[in-house]
Amino acid sequence: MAMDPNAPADTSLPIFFEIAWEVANKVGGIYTVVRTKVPVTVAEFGERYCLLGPLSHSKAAAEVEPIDKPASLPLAQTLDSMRSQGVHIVYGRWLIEGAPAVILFDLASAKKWLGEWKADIWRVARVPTPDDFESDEAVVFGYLTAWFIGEFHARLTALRPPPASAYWLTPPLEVDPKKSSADVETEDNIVMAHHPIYSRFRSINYPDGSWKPIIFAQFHEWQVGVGLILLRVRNLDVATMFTTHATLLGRYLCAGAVDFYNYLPYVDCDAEAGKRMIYHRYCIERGACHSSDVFSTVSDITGWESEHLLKRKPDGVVPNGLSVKKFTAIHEFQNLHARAKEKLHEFTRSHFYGHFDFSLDDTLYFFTAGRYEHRNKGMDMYIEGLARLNARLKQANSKTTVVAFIVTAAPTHGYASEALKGPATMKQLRDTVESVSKGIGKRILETAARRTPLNPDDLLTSEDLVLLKRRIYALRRDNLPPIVTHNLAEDAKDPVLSQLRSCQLFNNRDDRVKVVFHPEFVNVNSPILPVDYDDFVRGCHLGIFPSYYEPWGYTPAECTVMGVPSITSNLSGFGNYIEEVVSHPSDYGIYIVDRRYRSPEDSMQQLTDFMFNFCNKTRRQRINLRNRTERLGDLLDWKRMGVQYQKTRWLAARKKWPESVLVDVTSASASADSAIPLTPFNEHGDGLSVTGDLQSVPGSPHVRGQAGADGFSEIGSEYGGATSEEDGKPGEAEELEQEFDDWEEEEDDVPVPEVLKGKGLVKAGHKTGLSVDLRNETGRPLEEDV
Ligand SMILES: O=c1ccn([C@@H]2O[C@H](COP(=O)(O)OP(=O)(O)O[C@H]3O[C@H](CO)[C@@H](O)[C@H](O)[C@H]3O)[C@@H](O)[C@H]2O)c(=O)[nH]1
Repeated sequence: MAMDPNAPADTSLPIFFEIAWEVANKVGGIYTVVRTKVPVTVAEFGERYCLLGPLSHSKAAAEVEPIDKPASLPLAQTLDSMRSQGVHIVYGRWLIEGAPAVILFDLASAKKWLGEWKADIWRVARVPTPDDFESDEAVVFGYLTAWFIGEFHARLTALRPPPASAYWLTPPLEVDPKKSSADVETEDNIVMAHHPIYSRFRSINYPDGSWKPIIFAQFHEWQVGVGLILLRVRNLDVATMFTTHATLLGRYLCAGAVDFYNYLPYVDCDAEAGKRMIYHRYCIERGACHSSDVFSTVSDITGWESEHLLKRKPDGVVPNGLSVKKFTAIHEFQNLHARAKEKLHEFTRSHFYGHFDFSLDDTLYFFTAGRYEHRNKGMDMYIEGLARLNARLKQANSKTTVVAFIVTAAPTHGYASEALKGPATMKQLRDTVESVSKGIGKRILETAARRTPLNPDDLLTSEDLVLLKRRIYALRRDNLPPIVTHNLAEDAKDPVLSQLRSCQLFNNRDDRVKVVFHPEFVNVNSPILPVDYDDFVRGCHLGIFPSYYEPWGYTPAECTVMGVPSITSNLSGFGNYIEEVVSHPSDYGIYIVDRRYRSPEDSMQQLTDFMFNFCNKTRRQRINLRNRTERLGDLLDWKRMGVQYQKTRWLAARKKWPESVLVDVTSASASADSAIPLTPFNEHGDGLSVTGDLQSVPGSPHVRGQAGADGFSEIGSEYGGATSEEDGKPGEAEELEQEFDDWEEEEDDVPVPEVLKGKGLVKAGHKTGLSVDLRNETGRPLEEDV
């Protein structure tokens, strides 16, 4: 891109607005999608990219650097115009990798129009909006979004011809003017393996001097759907994409005791939404889905669900990627694991004080984490599995101790005082030991300097001994180490706590599985568990996510890129993806519980076997496994996955402005790097179909019943009550050698998966045919075809 602001703009270049509730506003997985996708999107669009979201004052203050004046005139005029009407807007740079522009609307400042807008959305789209805080916010945000995009579009097209700077939604960073932004990105090594074909369009100009900009608007999830509906009813010339990351009804039906996958084809959507008091939200979701030029979901399984619940077959699947960090030093991630694990050891010493009679060398850390959906996220299965594992480890007289975390976000009244005592007691002990050690050091130095023989008995003074004894007495406790770290707002009704109680997972001395329920996302400022989420995951040995409802499931994917083995289920988009592309996922540390074709009891047994077998692995085997897990990280890199988002844009342009699409890619081929073996977008702009074999995705005849929390609890009490001989003695310490001394020497007999070699790309027998064949059959770069 030319960096001269007054040069005429290249109007064949597209502008891209991405709209999501979680822009600079972390709530759950969509934040991870938009945030981690930024580098590849910036690599593609440069300054022509901007994200829109609602303003969260506290979060934006930490994540966004405000910019006074936009470089783009139409953008500046639009913001001024909206501000002049009293709308408070933060425009700035999101301080993450890629540093894109964000526009955050303060919804409170526009609430004055709520009544008017609610009436309007009923009039133009028949969307009812009863009193509901969430949908009210969605309406306000939607109207602001449509206002902004509409006005920007009008002001931009009024410029004839537009200068280059009109396209600069993000003010260009200071760069060498002789270099193009593409060069700079190359230098920074953030260019994705996308093929430029999906970013290339033809300018649309008319003889009278008027022209059309190519503007894309990508909307994520129902909360931002009103804006999309409005763009459609106002007939705005913007190509729109709607991506659902979970359907409203899907979440609600699964969270209740509905046999979702067998029931799905027969759901009476309006009635079910009405019963759950979400009919109005459902209307927004369905309206946005049908108003978009291109509709996509994050996995085949959610595509199948959308077809039944939203009544539109997605045009394709946009699986979630991650920003994969490559370490220059081989096995660096293993060092990070060792360091992060030390922080978890620190927690264990203090949390289990008074009962800390197990060896940290023989301690394994398991965890589950995510949105608090007990059944959907498979927390019910996890807890039941822990109870069974506990019984099996006791029976086997195992010296392994498992510390199992449950990390989620539930309403609380702060930290539990019992949980705060641990760190305080350990701090006192540490301070005392440090001061006694200093004294001992001083005495050794003095004695040695005098050249008198050292008598070990003289090193500890009687005062030291008294002080130490006091600290050791303080470590006594009459109660058990707490199973929950916070005071839950609804302690008696809390589903996780109730299940832990019914499974009798109480952190008894003889329990080989200890549990820690942390009902707040982990953060480095916590007085109890001061680690950030990445470090927490890295420090653990196994992530466990046997979800019942999971459109994608970032948590096991994040484990994979960090080289941490995990358990997922074949009812999750991620689990299906891995099953589809990797021949033996368990060889690579991804264990997939079969919740589709097995009975709940069989799935439960399978999960317990996975955990028990993992506990029986030697340290060496675990190191090997982590190496193999980390190798799969490339499969999840946005540099591969981002291609699917490019396809959505290309397809949307083809539908919206067929005259702008520069090339026909049907017969084209592209670099092997860009191929990803997932459900593709149909290359025809019409009659779009998901070409994946959706019939085989959770087919109703195959899903045998459902795994209800109640069933698990019953079985839990049977196992939870079992006792066996105490095995609390610290196991024989393994060699004290540092783990990272080992791993370079390890020989690994498991090959690099074909899919990562850039050759086979898809597992043998892979059923999803790519209708847009991105594989490089001829070896000829696509540009030559163009
Ligand atoms: O202490 C914690 C615990 C979790 N997380 C993050 O929370 C996110 C949770 O992700 P996920 O479980 O995938 O999110 P949901 O909010 O349930 O998101 C929906 O949207 C996601 C994105 O498409 C899909 O992966 C999910 O299946 C779908 O349910 C992950 O990125 C975690 O890193 C933290 O940052 N800190």
